[in-house]
Amino acid sequence: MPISPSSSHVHAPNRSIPMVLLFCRFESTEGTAMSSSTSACSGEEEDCSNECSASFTFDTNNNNRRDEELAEEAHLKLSITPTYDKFSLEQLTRLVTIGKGTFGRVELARDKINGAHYALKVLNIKRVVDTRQVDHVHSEKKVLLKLKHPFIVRLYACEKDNKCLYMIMEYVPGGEMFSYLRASRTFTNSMARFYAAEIALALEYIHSQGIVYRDLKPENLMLSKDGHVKMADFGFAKELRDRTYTICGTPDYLAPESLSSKGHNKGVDWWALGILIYEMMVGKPPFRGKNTAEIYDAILEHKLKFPRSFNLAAKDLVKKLLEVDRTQRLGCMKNGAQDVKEHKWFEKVNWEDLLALRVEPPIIPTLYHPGDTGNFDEYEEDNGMGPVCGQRERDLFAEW
Ligand SMILES: Nc1ncnc2c1ncn2[C@@H]1O[C@H](COP(=O)(O)OP(=O)(O)OP(=O)(O)O)[C@@H](O)[C@H]1O
Repeated sequence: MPISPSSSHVHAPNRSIPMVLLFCRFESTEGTAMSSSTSACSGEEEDCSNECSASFTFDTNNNNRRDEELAEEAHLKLSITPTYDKFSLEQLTRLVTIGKGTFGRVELARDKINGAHYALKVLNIKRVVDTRQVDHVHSEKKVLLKLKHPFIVRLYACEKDNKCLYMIMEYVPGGEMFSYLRASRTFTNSMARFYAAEIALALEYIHSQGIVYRDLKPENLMLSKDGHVKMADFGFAKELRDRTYTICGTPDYLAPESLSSKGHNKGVDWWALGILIYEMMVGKPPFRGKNTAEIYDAILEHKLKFPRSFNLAAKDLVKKLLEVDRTQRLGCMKNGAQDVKEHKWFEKVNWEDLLALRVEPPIIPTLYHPGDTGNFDEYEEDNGMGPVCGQRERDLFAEW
């Protein structure tokens, strides 16, 4: 019986396995069956003659239809397009908390007039200022308002009152990919390839907009109602001018140049994709340690070990993404993302179909109605919305 994932949210830097893995939408990938709510095959490996329904069709003809048009069309297919030019908090009924971050919470909200659901991110101004997140919050807003892509969560509008900042976002009802990954321990080769491919398209787009994401990890990847990837949490994203020097992200996913103060740019996202592919296929990131310092050491020592069962093409790609020299790292060279997309592991991916949402995802989240929150943990409600802030703090968000 498919049970919804209970996603224990894990915050950087202490990534750990969620304590409650109550559900099993699909069982272990090692030769066991998937539930009816998924369409992935069982125990699939590269040479599996019965490729699962989430596999890709091979396409040598690069159709010249513009990616941006496709992305916009696909985006409209996935999202509830708001019917208003301007949102106001009054038109929303706040229903239930579906997520907690370090600085605030995310609630499910419903439009009082048309019944559409939204995710409302609520950030207490005083807490944001006290934790020195003012720049990150401004940056998240700026970046998300700019990005429109089927695999990136959409921000519709921002509001504020005396205590809080509000971000009215598209509601992504499938929950975090992290929960699905921890529940099944590993993803099959074709599942990992599907998610990696959608993320590669999102990264290509983000970079084309002059932005670096800097926080790629399973906790920040959500699944849409149809099971497509939605990248969320752009708190660390940054518009690039040249190199940027602040250290952001979760230790396991940090690139060596982030640790050695050499500056870092979009190469850190391709590095993180390498870590993510490894984690999806092995169930753990490649560079491990008991604490942050040990993880940093492991990254700098760069001892990369693969289990024997690791698909060979995937291994080759991961090695090329986890190239220490970022001038040689796949994705960072002259051809940019194209080099990643042309890698052998992605040979069967039809990129145009993928972007147009014509490839069936391997996991279809169980949802009984549009405002179903069954794929999220339950949280205690906090109607007080945190401490009051002073005028000085409010002024920092005068433009919000
Ligand atoms: N658009 C959304 N739709 C559904 N759930 C969401 C959405 N955005 C965020 N969430 C849920 O709320 C949680 C917290 O959101 P988010 O990560 O954006 O907050 P944060 O304060 O930036 O967190 P962090 O401390 O990880 O940086 C997410 O992990 C996710 O489970």
